[in-house]
Amino acid sequence: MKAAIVGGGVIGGGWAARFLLNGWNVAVFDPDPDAERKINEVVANARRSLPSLYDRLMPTEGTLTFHAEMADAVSGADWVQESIPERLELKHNVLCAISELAAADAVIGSSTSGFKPSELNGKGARAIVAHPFNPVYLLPLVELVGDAGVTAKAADILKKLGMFPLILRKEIDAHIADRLLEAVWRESLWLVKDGVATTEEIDEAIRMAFGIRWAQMGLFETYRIAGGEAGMKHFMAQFGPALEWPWTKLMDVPEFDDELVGLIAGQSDAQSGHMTIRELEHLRDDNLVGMMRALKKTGSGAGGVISRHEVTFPVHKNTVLPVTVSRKVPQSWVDYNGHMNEAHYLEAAAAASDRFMEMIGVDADYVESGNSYFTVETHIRHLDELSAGEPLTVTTQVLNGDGKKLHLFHFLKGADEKLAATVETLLLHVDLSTRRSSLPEPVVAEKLSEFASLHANMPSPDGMQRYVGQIR
Ligand SMILES: NC(=O)C1=CN([C@@H]2O[C@H](COP(=O)(O)OP(=O)(O)OC[C@H]3O[C@@H](n4cnc5c(N)ncnc54)[C@H](O)[C@@H]3O)[C@@H](O)[C@H]2O)C=CC1
Ligand SMILES: C[N+](C)(C)CC(=O)CC(=O)[O-]
Repeated sequence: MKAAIVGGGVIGGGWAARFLLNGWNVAVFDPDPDAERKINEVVANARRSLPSLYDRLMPTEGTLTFHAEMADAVSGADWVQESIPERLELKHNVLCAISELAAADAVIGSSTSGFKPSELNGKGARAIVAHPFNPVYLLPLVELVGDAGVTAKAADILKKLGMFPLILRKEIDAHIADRLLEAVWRESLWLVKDGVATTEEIDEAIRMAFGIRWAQMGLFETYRIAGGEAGMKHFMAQFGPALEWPWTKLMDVPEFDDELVGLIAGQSDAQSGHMTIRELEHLRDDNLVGMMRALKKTGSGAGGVISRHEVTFPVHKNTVLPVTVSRKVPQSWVDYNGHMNEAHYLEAAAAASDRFMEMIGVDADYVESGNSYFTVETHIRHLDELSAGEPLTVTTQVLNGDGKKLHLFHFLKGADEKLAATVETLLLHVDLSTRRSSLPEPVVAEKLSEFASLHANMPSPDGMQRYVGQIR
């Protein structure tokens, strides 16, 4: 699949990275001579963060090319994304040109933050709004507005890129999310202008409270809980009247004069000027990955999108030893020594045991039926370092699958087949109602014995049954 990116600034670069890391070929057109450098920086950011959301290896990256002519970039593209500056006349010219150059069945998306499709297409273009959020390579939301057939097609494609398409019921200036953001932005400008709060105090008010809350439940579900056991009706009765009081100046826009711009920019420098934009981006991305991975555990919000996306990744071809983990080492696994921390060797091995259990039929239904395996002993040999972003593959050999026993040997390998660790582990089958060991159900025992007999002819792995401190 091919995507064409027309306009490769902050947002176009983010789109390029999102497509590229999901296996699409990406062709960029941007007349700025510095565009290639800027996009490569955004792609580098994406490479250090996006794969960390997943416990499986993402598809192989596509190729990234830069073109001096828009026609070359757009030719043969399945999706053309316009991300040029937010000026209607400029958008008209560029979207009309794209509409002439693009294949008839290509999706033409505009990243516009505020214009409606009827405005964008006023001069004969055929674009839909596909409004993303910064950083596009990490945040899933894309607001889709326009022709029902094209937005439905676009939504299917976006889901395959790990994004969350939200199709608007009707067009409106600034779609949904930017209307909400603008309300907060406008009120914040007033608070600074009137000397009520600094930029830093406003940011604290957001990130210490409702910013965290909104990421997992949004506005309405959060307020439902705030109504206590009586729920939303009680909440509305208690806080509805406050809307009549002059709490906010919502419709009143402060004049954007030099004084206000200087005040805000000065306070922002004082707040964050000690860090470069790249450092701030890295901090933002690491925090977003951490929060999104937490949401993944409960399937809430953006976390559910990641899990649904991950199951579509190509499965590693199994050789005699099944591949039980295939992923990249995330930034968050690296410690003060600049390599993967010892705890995560166990985490990777535990994930491998879980995957192997699934392979022999110990899946969610089996556990629900009251059976599982418990780990009773583990021995790890740390043999080599692993660094952030390095591919990590685990293969698993069955040493013994008789009766209640599941005796496994995991090989953890980094780039170029480097053996980074071996993990020998013994699990026992357990009846979850008695919490005591028990024999597995016949269907599991049978699948396990297939692996065990296949692996029985293999040599015992080097390091098997080693004890701590043994002379090599
Ligand atoms: N920055 C943000 O937070 C967000 C911006 N957007 C929207 O994305 C669009 C782009 O915004 P940014 O990336 O922030 O702007 P930007 O200023 O970072 O990038 C715009 C790029 O377009 C290029 N460009 C200008 N004229 C062009 C032309 N005729 N053909 C091809 N490229 C051209 C420029 O060289 C520049 O690299 C806007 O419509 C904006 O509303 C959407 C979501 C968030
Ligand atoms: C400020 N903005 C209107 C360009 C913001 C957006 O459109 C979305 C975002 O990423 O905040």
